[in-house]
Amino acid sequence: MSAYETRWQELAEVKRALAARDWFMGTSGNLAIKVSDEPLEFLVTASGKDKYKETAEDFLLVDKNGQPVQAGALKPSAETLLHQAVYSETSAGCSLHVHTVANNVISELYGDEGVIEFQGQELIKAFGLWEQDAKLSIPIIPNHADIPKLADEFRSFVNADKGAVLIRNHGITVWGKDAFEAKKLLEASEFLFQYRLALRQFQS
Ligand SMILES: CSCCC(=O)C(=O)COP(=O)(O)O
Ligand SMILES: [Zn+2]
Repeated sequence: MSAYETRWQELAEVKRALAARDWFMGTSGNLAIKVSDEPLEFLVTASGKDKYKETAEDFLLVDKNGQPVQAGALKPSAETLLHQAVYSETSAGCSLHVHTVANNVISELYGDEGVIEFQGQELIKAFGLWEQDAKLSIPIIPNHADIPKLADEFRSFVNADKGAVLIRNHGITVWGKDAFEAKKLLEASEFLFQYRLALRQFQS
């Protein structure tokens, strides 16, 4: 199997798992996976599709600028530039973006602070934070309708081979070395968001 086919199947598998979690409401969300480094090419979800459905047109190959490698009817995700930022700034192999109620509410509650932090929670180990007093900080950036502007702001937080950034009242983008790691970080983030929201309800 070619790298293209292997990566396609990996991304399709992640998409299926996230769909089972109901994380693609209203056609939201987009996913990407790197296929080659030289030249830089990655598969990204086609824009505006119902991501709960599985079709042969779910993904298309784009280049280092996020432009389709082959002319065709499919349009790359409107947010391809965020995935492009991940692959141009890091060695990550997969990046995932979803909108959930939990990540949107958290982004609004902590948006003025520009960050949400987690400490003393087992699941921060998913981010490689194993020390007793380790703290996970997830930046929160403003949402911009102008995608190049959003991608520029996002890019300034993309400085490691794995990570997560919340976009206020929009969603989360995570990235990791491969599909397995990116999905793990996404699930861990959503667990932590749901936990914080549940805890705040008891505290108020
Ligand atoms: C209807 S969701 C608005 C666009 C968005 O934020 C998103 O994640 C999906 O856009 P895409 O072009 O990737 O389908
Ligand atoms: Zn989005």
